[in-house]
Amino acid sequence: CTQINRNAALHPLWQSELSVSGGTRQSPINIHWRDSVYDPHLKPLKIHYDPATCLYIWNNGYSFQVEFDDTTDKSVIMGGPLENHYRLKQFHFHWGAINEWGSEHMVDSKVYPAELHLVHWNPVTSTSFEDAIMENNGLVVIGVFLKLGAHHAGLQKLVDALPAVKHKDAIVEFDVFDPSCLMPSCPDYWTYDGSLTTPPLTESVTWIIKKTPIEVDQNQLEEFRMLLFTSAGEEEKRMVDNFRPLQPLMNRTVRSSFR
Ligand SMILES: NS(=O)(=O)c1nc2c(F)c(F)c(F)c(F)c2s1
Ligand SMILES: [Zn+2]
Repeated sequence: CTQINRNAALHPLWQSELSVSGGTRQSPINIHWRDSVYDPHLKPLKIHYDPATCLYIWNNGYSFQVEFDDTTDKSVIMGGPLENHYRLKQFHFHWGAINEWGSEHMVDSKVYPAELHLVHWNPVTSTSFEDAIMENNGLVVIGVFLKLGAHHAGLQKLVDALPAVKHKDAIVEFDVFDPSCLMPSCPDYWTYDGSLTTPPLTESVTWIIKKTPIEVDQNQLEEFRMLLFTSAGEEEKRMVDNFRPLQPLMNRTVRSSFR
């Protein structure tokens, strides 16, 4: 069969695929399960999100993003590989034009149709999210794989709001949403030091990748694919394939929280 080139229609953002000059810890990566090292010192990840901190959804031109009030420690994560707590700033997704690809990370070269990123920043070492982007380990991003399966009732509230943010820069109020409902119940994760996967691609991210995917149904994935990269009035370009290609592991070890 013809090898479908999943990078053919990469969004301009990644087409230039500038690798941060001298980048040694870029993301995403392909996680080789048997090369990951079980670390018994890794604690369970603790997640406390306050649904009232949810602010709005917007289309930023390469994904749709749900923003949170990060002026207090109301929605935080701690434990796991982390030395202190981190505040939830936003979450967004990456997905493909078809179910055969879409995630940024892979596990033993298995790719999922989509991947959720929950972005947090370190209020102890940084005074703002913008600062934290430039700080070594200023950010923690939790990655959750989405696989095709049962309807996800929690996700549906988000999906129902997507038509209101079809175009780039569209924004709609979105209050009272608890992103914990998008977490798999299995506590297992991998963790490694990496980078943002969109420019500025800074190497400031402690990645926590959940081992178990959540299930969403075909209609929900197709709603993601109805979004547009383009602004109202421009020639329409469907928002699909908004993932960065795999990056070299270089001198890094992926640790696992499970045997
Ligand atoms: N895909 S990602 O690595 O989670 C990720 N990239 C970015 C990024 F490029 C930004 F400019 C930004 F403000 C973010 F909050 C994130 S979060
Ligand atoms: Zn992302």
